[in-house]
Amino acid sequence: MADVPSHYNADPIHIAVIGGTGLQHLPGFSHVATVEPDTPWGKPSSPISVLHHPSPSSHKPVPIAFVSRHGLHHELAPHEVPARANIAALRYLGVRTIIAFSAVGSLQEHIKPRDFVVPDQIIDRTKGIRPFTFFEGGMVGHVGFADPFDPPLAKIVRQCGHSLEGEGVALHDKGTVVCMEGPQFSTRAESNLYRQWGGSVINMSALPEAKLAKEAEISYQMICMSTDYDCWHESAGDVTVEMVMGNMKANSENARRFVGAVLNELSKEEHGDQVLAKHLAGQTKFAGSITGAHGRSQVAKEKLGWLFPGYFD
Ligand SMILES: CSC[C@H]1O[C@H](OP(=O)(O)O)[C@H](O)[C@@H]1O
Ligand SMILES: Nc1ncnc2[nH]cnc12
Repeated sequence: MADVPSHYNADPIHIAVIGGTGLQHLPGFSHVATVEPDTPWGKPSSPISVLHHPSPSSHKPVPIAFVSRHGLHHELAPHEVPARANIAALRYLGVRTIIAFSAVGSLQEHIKPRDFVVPDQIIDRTKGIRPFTFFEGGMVGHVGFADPFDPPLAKIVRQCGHSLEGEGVALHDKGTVVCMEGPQFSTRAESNLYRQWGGSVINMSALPEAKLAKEAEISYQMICMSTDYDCWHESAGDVTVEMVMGNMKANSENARRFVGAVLNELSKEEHGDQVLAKHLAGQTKFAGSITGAHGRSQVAKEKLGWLFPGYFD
């Protein structure tokens, strides 16, 4: 890792990228710092790189936080990813918009390997073994999750994806991600069941990440890149790690161009309110105020007070 400062005090960082399989770094940006905030939920998956992105509308660069979901060397299995620490650390740095990247299996013939999908729904097939909420141990919170991704952010992401079409990028505007537990891939019966349920793509990473981003009032959108046809397809061959990594590697330039185009767009001043997720601010204060003041445990108050200063005083 580059020899850069371990603190970044210049400005709050509002935009982050969570890189997934095959996208462990984001080259092409100036790497100005590496930070690793210790949160009440532990340390994030990887040190967080602070990258400077040239602003299209001012002379000041826009800082971007980048975290590698499975660690710097893909050493964390999907169920070991410290999703609470990742989201808490990013919010603590000031992040209110996250672009999350994921390698997915396709559950539909028309979503071909190397195609991109900007999903709008999730089906939860995780098994409850991953910590999935900030609200527990003496403070209860119920946030809405009808739209697991942020629709206005999705609109921007789709426009950016379409602007690259014809240059090797094929984009599907909608889709349902089935998030399975793993780390083993699905059985053929499961894969066919998910197709009957209307699933478009499958991964092991959308949850609890999207739920925690929602609790943290962060505008969140996942960009999926299809790497295989899972195991339902009669002629494509069953998914293997080689298949996933091969397609990821072959198309990584397009994945980076897609993420880069989204960062270019989000860096424009006209998206200032969206990037700050002003439309989400304050939601969790109400969602998390159901536990009466006398019922709140000290530990929960301290942890949630760290994440949401002033919300639950
Ligand atoms: C290496 S195949 C399974 C692995 O790939 C996806 O990772 P990510 O979503 O972080 O790109 C999938 O969710 C699994 O974790
Ligand atoms: N077929 C598949 N199942 C789950 N996660 C995946 N990530 C990439 N391909 C996948």
